[in-house]
Amino acid sequence: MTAGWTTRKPTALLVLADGTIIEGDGIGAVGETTGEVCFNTALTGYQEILTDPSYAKQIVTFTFPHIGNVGANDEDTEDLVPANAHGAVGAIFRAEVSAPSNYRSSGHLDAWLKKRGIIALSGIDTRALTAHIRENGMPNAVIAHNPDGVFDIEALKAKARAWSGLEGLDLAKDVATHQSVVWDEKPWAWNAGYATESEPRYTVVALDYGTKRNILRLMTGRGARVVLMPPTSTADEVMAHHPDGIFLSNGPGDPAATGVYAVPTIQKLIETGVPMFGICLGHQMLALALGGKTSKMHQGHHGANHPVKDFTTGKVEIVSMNHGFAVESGTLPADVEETHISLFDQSNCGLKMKDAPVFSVQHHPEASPGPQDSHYLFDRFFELIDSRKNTAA
Ligand SMILES: NC(=O)CC[C@H](N)C(=O)O
Repeated sequence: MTAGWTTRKPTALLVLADGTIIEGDGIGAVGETTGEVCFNTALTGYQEILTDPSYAKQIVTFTFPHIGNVGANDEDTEDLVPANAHGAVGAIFRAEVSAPSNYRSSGHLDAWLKKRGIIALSGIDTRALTAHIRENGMPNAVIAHNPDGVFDIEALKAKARAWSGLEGLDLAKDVATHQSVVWDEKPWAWNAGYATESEPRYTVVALDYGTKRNILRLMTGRGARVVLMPPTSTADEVMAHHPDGIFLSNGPGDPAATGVYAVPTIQKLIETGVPMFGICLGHQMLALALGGKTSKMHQGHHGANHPVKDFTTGKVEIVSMNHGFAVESGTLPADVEETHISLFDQSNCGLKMKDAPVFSVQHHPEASPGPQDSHYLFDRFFELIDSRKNTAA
């Protein structure tokens, strides 16, 4: 593969486990780290992408060439505790990051990347890198930034080769809350489009595997008091909050590894009859809890322009995606219905139990970034909650 565009001495390198070396101009944090490289096709929302905790131990190469030109702000972060800087460990850009130009900007992307500890390279032929990933899958890699331009290439190659990769990794425990907390942040006005209830009418327990902030906002905006709980919480601990609904969040790593402790809890919670909704990692773990299987994808789905079909309505929605593992639909048991598929590769994107108020989707209905076509899934969750409440009343 060709190296980067830069004619200057490289100050940053991306070293793939297969020995490919890609040179660029370093920006953001100085140092080196390992991760899996994936490409993201979103045109906007780079801060939301890089702060999505589901990207832990991943390096994102953006196919959109101009990243950083609207600067950075303190609002467009998707992790709950920015000080802990959960999210992508590295970022790769085609063009040099220009001076910020946007009324919301409070600084240059470079400073923000430094603050978050994200190592980045610009001046990269991101088309070639994306083509490489499409052909060969998402590689393990080291990303290294040294303003002096001094690198021990053999050591970096060895480090990239030695990294285990994402398969078998439980990262949820690293990025999720360690304590139960009530999350009462309301939706942004521009993102609501929905009544923002002042008095909560429901209690939703959100099992946190690395949740995105906008998911919680879209639930508080529909009248929920959201109790965020650690990923290792037991079913009894969840039920002690008398939830009207249970939410399983998105998150990083391999669902099968996270599922070791989460799946038995989810199985017990299904039996309570409380409506349950899962997103992304939550969807994958629900599938595992129901007896299905997950597997690693070749290049994954990362972007804000993926077509997904909802079989329950026949409608196609354009969605936000970020996953590298997928549910194998053929492994779902007979009491589970496949509700959504990706129109890119027909992979599973949703399921529901035929006889229980339990459903989940692989894509990101909260967007952030991305289109809001799938916001209706939050309405479906609260409709299930209402109908159970009305039956009980
Ligand atoms: N966004 C997510 O929840 C990602 C789920 C899982 N870590 C995957 O890569 O498939």
